[in-house]
Amino acid sequence: MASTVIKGGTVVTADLSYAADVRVEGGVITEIGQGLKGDKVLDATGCYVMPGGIDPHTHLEMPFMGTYSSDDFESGTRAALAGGTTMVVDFVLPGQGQGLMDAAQMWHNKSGRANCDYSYHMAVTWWGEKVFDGIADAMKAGMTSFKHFMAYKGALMVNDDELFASFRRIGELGGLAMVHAENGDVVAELTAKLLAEGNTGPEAHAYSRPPQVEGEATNRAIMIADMAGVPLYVVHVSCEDAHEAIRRARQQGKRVWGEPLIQHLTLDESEYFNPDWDHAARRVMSPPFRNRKHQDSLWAGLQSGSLSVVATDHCAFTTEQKRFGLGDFSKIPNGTGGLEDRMPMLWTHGVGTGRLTPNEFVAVTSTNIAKILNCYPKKGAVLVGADADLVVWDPEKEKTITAGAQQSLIDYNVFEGQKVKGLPRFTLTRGHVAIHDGEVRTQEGHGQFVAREPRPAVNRALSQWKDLTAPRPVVRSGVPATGV
Ligand SMILES: NC(=O)NCCC(=O)O
Ligand SMILES: [Zn+2]
Ligand SMILES: [Zn+2]
Repeated sequence: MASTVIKGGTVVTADLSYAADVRVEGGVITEIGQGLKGDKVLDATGCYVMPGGIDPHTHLEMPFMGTYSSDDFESGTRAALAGGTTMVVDFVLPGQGQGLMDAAQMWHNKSGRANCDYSYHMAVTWWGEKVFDGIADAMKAGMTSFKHFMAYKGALMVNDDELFASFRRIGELGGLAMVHAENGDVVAELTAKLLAEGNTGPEAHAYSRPPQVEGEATNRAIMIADMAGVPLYVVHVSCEDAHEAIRRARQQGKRVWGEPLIQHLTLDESEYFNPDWDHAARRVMSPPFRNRKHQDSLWAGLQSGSLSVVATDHCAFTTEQKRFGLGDFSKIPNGTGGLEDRMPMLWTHGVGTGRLTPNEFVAVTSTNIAKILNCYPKKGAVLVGADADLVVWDPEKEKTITAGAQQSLIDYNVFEGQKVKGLPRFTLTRGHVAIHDGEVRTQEGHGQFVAREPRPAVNRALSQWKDLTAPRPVVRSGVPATGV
């Protein structure tokens, strides 16, 4: 079997940095050490050899707001690899009344073109016996994390009773509950009021989703998860109000994780005040970009460990699609891109400023989520036996981000003009060198589905504690223990 040796670099993992060569054979890492030899050599001099990034939040070819997101599994995973990301986790979205496994089959039909490995979260978009049963089927089929939308009223949103029922079921089966935390009822009221008052531009999207709607929903989801005895992952945490709820929950010993996006860390609400309608609409996403105070809170969360993962929520719409909302901001398809830019932007603004160490960078872009989603150390690790999903990271390599040079199929980039320092020299997906010193050598269909096992340890610990602290009747003398 032909071998490749990554030579002369510094291996950087979530907890260690050390000089070593890495040998790859048959798609996995077979040796780490000094002076290794192989059939092919990749020169990593001056570079860091890190686990490839894992983006746990993408929407590729997703049906949403009357259209489909424009990057599919081919272009999306090509963009991912170009930026050093070697695995994406997409969301299966069942329609109203649709079974979970039917929806999963629709996603499998699309994902065969992927250039890198991928996994799925399942969304719970309605509630009934079919979904109750479907959760067990999804778990058996390797989808062990379940997202609930607390926003998008009248479309994807589920109510508290549905949330509680679903959370209990997921907890029982060893799954992970996830939430898009915004109070959808309040957003709907604010949206109607703003439109009635003539606030129709993209800036009103931000007015309709203030930090309070996110803080309230995050607190609510945390409390419901606690009562249901299920671990909780909060996606796209954008503000201090939500971060504060997660921080407090973690301090109290609750199993809660928070995921900020690279967009919220590096772009702010001033984008919505741009006089160019297209510029502002292209940046419409939920939750919206916030101010500097909230950004500082997110960075502090990554530094202190109260926030665990940086994702993109890559959901890319063209300018033409965004224009569905001319005259009514509530019709602008929600979503922005970022798959190619997450790693370079986080390195530049995190490691390049001293806010993150290289090891912390690896933790929040790869290892933490691999552990949370129970695919570590197959993914997220530089260890013998792990998949050779690796990025050889050149901290000196620079570029200016521009839509003209990106892999994504859309016609703009929300990071347009940003200078980044720190880029992949090579990106390997299960041993295949997909990015070779700026040259794209992706193989359509190379990507494989990563089935994940339930996470028994955390869920067992939670249910053990629940049993121990469950309500029990007080036994009183002279009063019958059973009801009449
Ligand atoms: N975030 C966003 O605006 N669009 C994608 C769907 C979602 O995650 O809410
Ligand atoms: Zn969301
Ligand atoms: Zn999303």
